[in-house]
Amino acid sequence: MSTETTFPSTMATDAKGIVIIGAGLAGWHVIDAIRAKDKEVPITLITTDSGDRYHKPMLTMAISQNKSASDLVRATGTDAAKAAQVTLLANTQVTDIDATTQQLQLVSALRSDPVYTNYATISYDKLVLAMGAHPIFPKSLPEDLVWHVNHIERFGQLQEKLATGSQHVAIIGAGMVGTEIAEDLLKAGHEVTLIDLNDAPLSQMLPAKATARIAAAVKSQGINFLGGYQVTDVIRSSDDNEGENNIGKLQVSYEPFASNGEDTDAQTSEILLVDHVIASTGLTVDGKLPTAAGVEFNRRTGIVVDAPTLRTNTDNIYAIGDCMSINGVACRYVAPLRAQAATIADDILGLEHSGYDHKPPMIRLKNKAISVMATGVPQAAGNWQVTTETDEELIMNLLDDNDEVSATVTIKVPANPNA
Ligand SMILES: Cc1cc2nc3c(=O)[nH]c(=O)nc-3n(C[C@H](O)[C@H](O)[C@H](O)COP(=O)(O)OP(=O)(O)OC[C@H]3O[C@@H](n4cnc5c(N)ncnc54)[C@H](O)[C@@H]3O)c2cc1C
Repeated sequence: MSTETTFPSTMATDAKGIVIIGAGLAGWHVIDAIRAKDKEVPITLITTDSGDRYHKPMLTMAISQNKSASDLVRATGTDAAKAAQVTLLANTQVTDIDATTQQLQLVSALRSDPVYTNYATISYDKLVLAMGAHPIFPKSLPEDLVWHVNHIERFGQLQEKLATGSQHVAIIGAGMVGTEIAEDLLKAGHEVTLIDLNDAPLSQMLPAKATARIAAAVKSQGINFLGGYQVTDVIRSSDDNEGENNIGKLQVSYEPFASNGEDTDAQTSEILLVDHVIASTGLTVDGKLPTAAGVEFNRRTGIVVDAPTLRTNTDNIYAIGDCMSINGVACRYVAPLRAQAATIADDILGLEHSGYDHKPPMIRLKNKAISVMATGVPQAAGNWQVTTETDEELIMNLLDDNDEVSATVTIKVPANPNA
């Protein structure tokens, strides 16, 4: 067993055994599950990052707790690999999968690496795709000016900038991550503007009656929520018309969003000057690797797997975590990972198992200003019925065509929102 922390300098490695692409929660869960049953089988973990183990949901809670990226690391990639007896190829990117020869092509993920342009190959007996999903940056949000909070390294750079004192941050997209990070930054003493196309946060998931309560709670906390607006442009302000103090700030242009797709009146466009912009505008899965391997892939939801085995349609290739979709739905939550990983481990090791039984996890917003909990598969549109409605609590059920409950949302105003 060897633990390498950089791209392999030899042109070919012939590790074989089980190869896992991706060292997020999904990849590490698979390693834990395999090692719980088999201490010997060779495992190679390939990842574009350092492989450090951390709990990603903490990224929307850490800034107010004054935690840096390194505080969040539970074990470095090297230490975790040693403990699990895994060969770690960190800072290494898989660029191609040949499913016929069962070989992967690798390059260094570090541009400064002298072997950056070299390729290496590695063979696998069983391959697990745990490559996650990456943030979507609409054209109006240039990647070089805009942050995301989908990875600890990028989060660490943002956290360092924000640690220098109170700043104004615009967050684009009020889904779960955007709404959570907004509260976290507010609690850390920053001025926060949260902008969304819809009138209220979480509008793609919950009915208007429920989201109106979330919008009210967010605003009453002091977050400047701009609902019903689209950001059309973000540029670095260099023009001293903006005033000397504002040079270097980011200029966010936004205008009312016409959900019917009609052009909005340019006169109504407004500008916000902020120190940072965070994009929280959704995730997408890169189809290049699965497509190269002949793995069935859905551009909207990710890699398609067979529900009880988590096998893809290509021999000896499995998928787990944010990159995979099950029963036609992407499932980008932590809770199901342990059971998914256990099934993959048993299937790979040839052990008897009853198969993965997918149950949508409970969804819980981590905000303190309002408690939002959903079960089932909530979606904005549909036949939502109120079962409880008081000032403190709202409970609604989503009924399917047979009047069966397919989702429930419970919203409560906590007694002490600042606890
Ligand atoms: C801010 C935030 C808060 C969240 N909060 C919650 C929560 O409260 N509850 C909850 O259930 N879920 C939450 N989630 C979702 C949850 O964290 C994710 O579902 C989970 O972490 C996904 O893990 P993953 O391993 O599938 O993907 P990732 O963590 O994205 O890992 C993918 C890995 O693949 C590697 N990789 C990608 N492509 C390649 C390649 N070509 N070659 C080599 N390596 C590659 C990457 O370097 C990375 O190591 C949150 C997510 C975010 C972003």
